[in-house]
Amino acid sequence: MVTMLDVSGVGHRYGTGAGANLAIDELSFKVEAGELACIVGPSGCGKSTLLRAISGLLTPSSGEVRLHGDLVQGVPSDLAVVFQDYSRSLFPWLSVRANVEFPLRSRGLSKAQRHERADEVLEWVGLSGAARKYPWQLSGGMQQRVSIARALACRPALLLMDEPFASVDAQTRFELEDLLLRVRRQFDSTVLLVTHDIDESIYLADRVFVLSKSPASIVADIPVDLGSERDQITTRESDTFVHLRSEVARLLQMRSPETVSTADGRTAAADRAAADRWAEAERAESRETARN
Ligand SMILES: Nc1ncnc2c1ncn2[C@@H]1O[C@H](COP(=O)(O)OP(=O)(O)OP(=O)(O)O)[C@@H](O)[C@H]1O
Repeated sequence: MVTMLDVSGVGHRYGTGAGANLAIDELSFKVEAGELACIVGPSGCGKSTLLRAISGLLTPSSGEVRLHGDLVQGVPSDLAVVFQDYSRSLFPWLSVRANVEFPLRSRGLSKAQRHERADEVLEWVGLSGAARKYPWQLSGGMQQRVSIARALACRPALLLMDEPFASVDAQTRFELEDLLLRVRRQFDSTVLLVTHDIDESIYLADRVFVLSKSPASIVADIPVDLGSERDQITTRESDTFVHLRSEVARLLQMRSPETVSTADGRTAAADRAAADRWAEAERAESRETARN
């Protein structure tokens, strides 16, 4: 197997001195070529910080990121990102075709080659008939298909996806998940996708990385043994899927007792200590009662 993405000891601290905020801590993981890996983690745990470090938009305070062995220093030309907010990532004044062809201009492809690439990916995402339309004439799900087509047109070494299906309705979400599974096979893509949705992570992934709460670290690297042919109904009903869903949910709920705050500001550890003291007092009282 060939390692496509190697994240090694990556940590990032925003600010300095007393006000510094450690967002991610010593994160290490690898994504092999052709793999689809998902990252799930609690809200605010540092997922965006990690994606910014991987895409070269941010230099991490420690550690390094390598893409096909090359140190990431600045945004790699063979990396593509699909964001949640499709309405802000597509150019409204360009047609669907022009949006898809846009990043190919800086990659030195001729007009004919750009046209051919756009035709191919638009067909794969089921939008051949919409090439002349503008993004604002399309539904949200169709706009996100354009974003995926644009990313794939560049034949990226790594496709990063940041909550790509979070802004569409449930039915469209299922359709886009299946579309992603089809196109990643067609293009043999390496994909790293961040999601809040446990079921989505298992349905899509070959591996799921579970992150701890902030500062994010990897708490589990879970292989997903569901085969390559997946179906929204039978796969989600399978014993393997149900078992993996429970496992990921349990890992996400795990908390460090010293740091988790309760609603009234105390910590879980303080609660547990109070409960222990109360239980000990109960036992002492019952011993005393038994003695008398
Ligand atoms: N530019 C910044 N300056 C200072 N602190 C930041 C900055 N960006 C993020 N943080 C802090 O880093 C931590 C992680 O934030 P980040 O946005 O990476 O998390 P996230 O998991 O992507 O969040 P969400 O689930 O809400 O999208 C948070 O405590 C956040 O306040």
